[in-house]
Amino acid sequence: MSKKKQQVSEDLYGQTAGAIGALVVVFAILGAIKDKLGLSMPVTVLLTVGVMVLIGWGAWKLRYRILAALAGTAGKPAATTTALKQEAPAAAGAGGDQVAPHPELTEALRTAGVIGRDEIIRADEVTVTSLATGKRYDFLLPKTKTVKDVGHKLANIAGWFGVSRLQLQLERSFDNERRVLLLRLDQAPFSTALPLPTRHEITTFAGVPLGHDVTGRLAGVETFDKASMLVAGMSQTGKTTLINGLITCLLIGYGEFDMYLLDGKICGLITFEKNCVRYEASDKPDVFEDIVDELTATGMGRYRQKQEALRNREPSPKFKPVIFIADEVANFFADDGTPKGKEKAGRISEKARKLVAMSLESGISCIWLTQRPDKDAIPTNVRSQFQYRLCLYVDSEGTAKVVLGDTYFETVGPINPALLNPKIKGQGVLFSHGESTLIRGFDFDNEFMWNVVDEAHGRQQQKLAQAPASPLTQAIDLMRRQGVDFIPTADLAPALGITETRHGERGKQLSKMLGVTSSKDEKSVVRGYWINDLIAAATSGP
Ligand SMILES: Nc1ncnc2c1ncn2[C@@H]1O[C@H](COP(=O)(O)OP(=O)(O)OP(=O)(O)O)[C@@H](O)[C@H]1O
Repeated sequence: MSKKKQQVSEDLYGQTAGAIGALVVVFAILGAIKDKLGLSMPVTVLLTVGVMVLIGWGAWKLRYRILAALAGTAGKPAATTTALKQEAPAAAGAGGDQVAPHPELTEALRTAGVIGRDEIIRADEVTVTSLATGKRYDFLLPKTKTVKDVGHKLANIAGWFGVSRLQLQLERSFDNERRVLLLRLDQAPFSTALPLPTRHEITTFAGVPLGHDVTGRLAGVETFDKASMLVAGMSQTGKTTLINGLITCLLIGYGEFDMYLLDGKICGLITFEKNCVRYEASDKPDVFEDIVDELTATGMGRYRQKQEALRNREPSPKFKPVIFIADEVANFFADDGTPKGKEKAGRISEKARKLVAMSLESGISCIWLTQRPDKDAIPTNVRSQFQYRLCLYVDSEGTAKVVLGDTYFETVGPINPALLNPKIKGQGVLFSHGESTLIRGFDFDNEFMWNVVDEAHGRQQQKLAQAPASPLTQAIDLMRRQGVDFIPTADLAPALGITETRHGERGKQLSKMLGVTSSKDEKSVVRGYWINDLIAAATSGP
């Protein structure tokens, strides 16, 4: 017998026994009523049955109400329990105790649609710091949300606070996706001038400072080792000034490096000519191509040295950083519309791509500027190689994407450079390692920069004076005596005792002796050596 059938028959026995018992009791009660009231037996039976039916109906009604009430609770249990459960984390602490919402942030994020109406920002998970320029909020979102949800609604949050989007800055924390660091400025960014950094502040900055952030702190990049940077913005937005500031900071605090400057605007970077291994003021693609060729040859040489060290199981060689700064690079990728011009532009763009890609391992970094950040001005395959992007004011979101990347506006806390106030020169969005920072470049006065330039030059001369005698120092002395900046291989080789007369072989022997790759002269006709290349080589190393 199944368990269910067994249960039914047991119920039947129980109910039959109960009914017999009840009948006996009923007849006993009827007898008592009949004796008490002196009524006839049929009337007593009818009266008793009527009373019993009424009592039964009352009991049934009571039972029905109780069940209905219970059923009412049971009919909506899911919703009620869920509501309680949803509220529980927001309203109750870990130990079940009630926690207060942070009124300002809860309301702001609810209105902006970041968190739900039934969610809160817990007051005990908020730290608000007052700054000279505004307030910094450090808080945790409810478990259902991440910092990305805040990033997508920054304009709405700014609206709730009654400030512009640029007055809000979002930083992400890498330890918790729910942690939000939100900066709210009292005024539009950089509406008051900030004091220029001191030498001490520049040298103690952890990296290379590029400008101030909106709170007045120095901001920049960690290093240019294994990284290149693209700087873009419409004309007269402050790119050249910012780069002058950057070079000044590099000369103060970056240690030794070889600088190549291609001044596409002819006089934008001239201040630093003295500190360069090679300085060119030209907007000609040929000059750009020549520098790219020279640096690619250096890079290839460095790759070979690395390869050799690995092959011999020796430590990887340390290279002196090379920084190639070129202003207005769009000129160098332009073609004149002819098939030949197009072919040349394609060749230059491929060489440029290769050089920037090479910076990862060869210690050669490129910092390139353009005032024409449109799609075709700098080929995509070149643009995509830059790890750091800095976009000053541009006139559309589309242009900003060309500079910062197609997916830039999907990153955490993007800042639209088209919203920057173009009247406040030198401000731009620095995008590095997935993070955006609004900065304003330094506008150092000439006197300060000239001092820095002279000091750096003096240090290099001192180092050269102390360099042990070598074919390099001999070559430099010779060139100085002759008063030339460039010496052809054919003249230098015999002066250093090379008797070989075959061109190729003589060039190889000389290059090996000097440890420097030869270059072409100004007219790109004769191979030989530039004095600055030789000085850079003689003063490199510890
Ligand atoms: N941080 C700054 N603070 C104050 N003024 C600045 C700042 N940066 C740039 N300027 C001023 O803005 C003007 C334009 O600067 P700059 O020449 O650097 O712009 P640019 O973007 O390189 O221009 P273009 O592309 O047209 O050559 C200059 O008068 C410069 O003094």
